[in-house]
Amino acid sequence: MAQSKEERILNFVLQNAVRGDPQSVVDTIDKYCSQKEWAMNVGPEKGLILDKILEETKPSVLLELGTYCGYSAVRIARLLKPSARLLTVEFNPDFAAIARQMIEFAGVQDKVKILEGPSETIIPQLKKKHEVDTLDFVFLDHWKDRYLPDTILLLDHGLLRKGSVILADNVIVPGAPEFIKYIRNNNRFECTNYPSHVEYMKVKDAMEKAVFVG
Ligand SMILES: CNc1ncnc2c1ncn2[C@@H]1O[C@H](/C=C/CNC(=O)c2cc(-c3ccc(F)cc3)cc(O)c2O)[C@@H](O)[C@H]1O
Ligand SMILES: [Mg+2]
Repeated sequence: MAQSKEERILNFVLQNAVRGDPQSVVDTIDKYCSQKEWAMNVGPEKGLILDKILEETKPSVLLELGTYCGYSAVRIARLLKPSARLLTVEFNPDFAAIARQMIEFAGVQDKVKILEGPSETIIPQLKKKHEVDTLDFVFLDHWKDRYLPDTILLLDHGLLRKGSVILADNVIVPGAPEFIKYIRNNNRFECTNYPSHVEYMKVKDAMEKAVFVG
């Protein structure tokens, strides 16, 4: 069976990165995806914005929607304090399997738990099944038309508290217009836009940070 692009990315990491070194895994994925095959990782430029916001927020309980190959899960986990936990949601079993191996190779498996399934099913289970009280940080990077419905789900299930940070990738390309319209017009969120570029390309993109005011 021919290899998928995601399998090729994972194999390149297994053969070229340093086991147990998350920075080398991040750098190796970026090297492959900028030189050989483009892939929808948040990438190095938007990744630095993500890093900075994580360092400002110092979150303990984090949720990511859209694990894909695990690039941002490894990138996030490498900055977390030992007691912090990242739950990352992925409904494609092939991608989840790739991400699991990526996360284990990077040595961050103690901080990251992959929840396999659709976000719309998993979000309502977070409190009872995954022992979440409220979320300190949410990274939205899954289907762009699901950013808004899933944000509303987070609100409806009492998963946000005063100061919870939602960071959304791709608010220009591919774009999440309904999410942006809602979040910028909702006085319970304080929004900041971070202009950048699509990963590994010169095309303009941006991330949006929305802090819940409670
Ligand atoms: C809806 N509920 C869901 N629950 C769980 N996992 C879900 C999911 N939706 C999608 N997913 C998963 O998230 C991932 C989807 C990500 C979608 N991302 C994009 O489309 C994307 C696309 C681009 C992009 C940019 C420029 C361009 F020309 C073409 C594409 C750049 C990005 O940074 C992107 O994030 C997959 O792994 C998918 O299986
Ligand atoms: Mg993205």
